[in-house]
Amino acid sequence: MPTPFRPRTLLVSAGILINSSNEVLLAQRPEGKALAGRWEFPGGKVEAPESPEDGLIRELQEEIGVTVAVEALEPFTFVSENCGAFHLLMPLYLIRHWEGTPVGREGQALEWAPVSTLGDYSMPKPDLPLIPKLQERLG
Ligand SMILES: Nc1nc2c([nH]c(=O)n2[C@H]2C[C@H](O)[C@@H](COP(=O)(O)OP(=O)(O)OP(=O)(O)O)O2)c(=O)[nH]1
Ligand SMILES: [Mg+2]
Repeated sequence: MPTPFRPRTLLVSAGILINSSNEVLLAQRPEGKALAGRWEFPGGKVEAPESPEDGLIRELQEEIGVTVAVEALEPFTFVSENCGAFHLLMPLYLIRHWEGTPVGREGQALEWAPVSTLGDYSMPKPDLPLIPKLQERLG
């Protein structure tokens, strides 16, 4: 019997920034990256020996130019999904406090979206279960 292919687990932390109008920040994945054009929550791969929180704080600074304190990261939920080449493990954090104004530092478009409109955005498949969860939490 051939051994079934077991992809490695990829740890990706993502942040759900929430503004005072209860909208969440979406970023459009830039051309040239996997899933280009899809709308996602900013974040990225955690690099050893970072904690998931340290990795997210670094990614938010790099991708959207905001400074977030570790105390401002509220664990929300996680995604665990086989994506073929890797198994995605993605903790997501709610963030209501940060310093700076989000800008797409890698050329990506950013949009503040009321949670009632999240279904209108083309998101990566692993993100789809997050939509009703966010609507329940913030709607
Ligand atoms: N940041 C983020 N990644 C997501 C989401 N949903 C989802 O399937 N992913 C996947 C897409 C990618 O395969 C992986 C994250 O990779 P990435 O390209 O953002 O990683 P990174 O920021 O470290 O970028 P790079 O240095 O590899 O260019 O997780 C999401 O909502 N946010
Ligand atoms: Mg990223």
